[in-house]
Amino acid sequence: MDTIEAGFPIASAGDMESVHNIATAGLTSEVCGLARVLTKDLDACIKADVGMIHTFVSTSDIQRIHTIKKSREEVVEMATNAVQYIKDHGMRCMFSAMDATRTDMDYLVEVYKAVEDAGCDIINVPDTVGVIAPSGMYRLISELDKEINIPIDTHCHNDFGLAVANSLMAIEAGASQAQVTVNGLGERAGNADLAETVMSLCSIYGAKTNINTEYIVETARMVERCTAVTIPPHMPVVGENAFAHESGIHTHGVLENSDTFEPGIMTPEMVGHTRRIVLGKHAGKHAVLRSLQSANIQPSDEQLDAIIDKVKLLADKGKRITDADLYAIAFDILGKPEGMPTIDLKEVSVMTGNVITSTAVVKALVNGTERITSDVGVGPVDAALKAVETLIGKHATNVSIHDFRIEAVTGGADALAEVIIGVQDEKGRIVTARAANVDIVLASVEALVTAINMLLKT
Ligand SMILES: CC(C)C(=O)C(=O)O
Repeated sequence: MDTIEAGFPIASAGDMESVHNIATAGLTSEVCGLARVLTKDLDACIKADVGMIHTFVSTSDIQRIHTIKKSREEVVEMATNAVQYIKDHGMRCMFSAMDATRTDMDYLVEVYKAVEDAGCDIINVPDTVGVIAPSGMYRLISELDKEINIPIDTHCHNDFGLAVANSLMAIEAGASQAQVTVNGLGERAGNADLAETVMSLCSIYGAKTNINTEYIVETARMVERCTAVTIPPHMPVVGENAFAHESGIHTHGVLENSDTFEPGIMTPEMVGHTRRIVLGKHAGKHAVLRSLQSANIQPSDEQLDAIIDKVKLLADKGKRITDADLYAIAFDILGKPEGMPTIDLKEVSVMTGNVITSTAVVKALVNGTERITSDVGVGPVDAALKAVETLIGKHATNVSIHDFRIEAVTGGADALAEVIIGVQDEKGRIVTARAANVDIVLASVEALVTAINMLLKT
């Protein structure tokens, strides 16, 4: 069954409110609240209007003795009382024996059998500190599956990077569901990642889930923005590099047939990602030529060799080659096209503070004519970027910011900020550009202007 565990209503007023909002939003998924086996926690879930309660108590000796300080018998009684309370309120119930994978097996079976007898609908088997090996998880779930008649769920932590593997093993052994989190977020090293688990199930196991996989990347990026926890570039499925190719051998193969150096059973389209050819020190002729051609730049063979030499020189300095870098190199060798640049930035000023709305004024020559525009935003960077968009008038409707990153290149209060911006036109063409400045706002505007100039001119 598809379930959203929306939060822990007893934890805070905010959690109570968000669980209640999700529970009453009319979603097709079952919405569940988390609760210890305490009446006040269960009542908070009831108040939040969820249809299901996931209640838990520690069963391993280490947690039982050192945290809740209860005997094994007391734990069984608390667990069964909680399950009965939930069922008496007409709700669905999931029960977790917390730290199940470090709990004595006979006692674990006793606890699960007791909650099953009390009317529990589903048991969860948490690997709370992420210590079980995949083969151990397979054995554990197989054993429990023989003893217990209600469905089994798992909750795997990633302390050894095994959360997804353990979830898949649990499912192979008979578990009917697995708990996952977007971007693998969770305590310590996190939990099993939704994207990795779902795509493994879908593409490797051929199993059906109800996840609309084409929204996986969009969802991951939304959670990244809301939590401010950056997705590592090399993260499977959703990372920026998940479908990026750099080495000459790989890019040549991928440009012929993407299955040569991609799984094939999982394409970028399936998860809402895009395939990218990255230019770096391993760049090959095919990749560089393809990138130039996509911008209507047609070098001769000798010019292409000269461009590649310069790309590798820059890459050897540890620089990421943006599209704007590549076009600048190409224009250096081929000569600049007529009429560049479209926007020639002259002045940027911003006003910001805690009691005023951030406002930016930008002055530039746009196709040779001086224009001054101003705009407001949620912060100085936002205001300045909007002012630049206003500056390019009708073109702005065709150009959107696709990617925006600020990185402090050097440490300290006078750190040099490097901004990389990607802009996209209505045909989906993306151009990235970089700028570095001690002033974050100026670096942002310079990178944006460079990217827009390249996009409009190529
Ligand atoms: C509540 C339980 C399932 C938990 O979060 C854990 O054991 O990690």
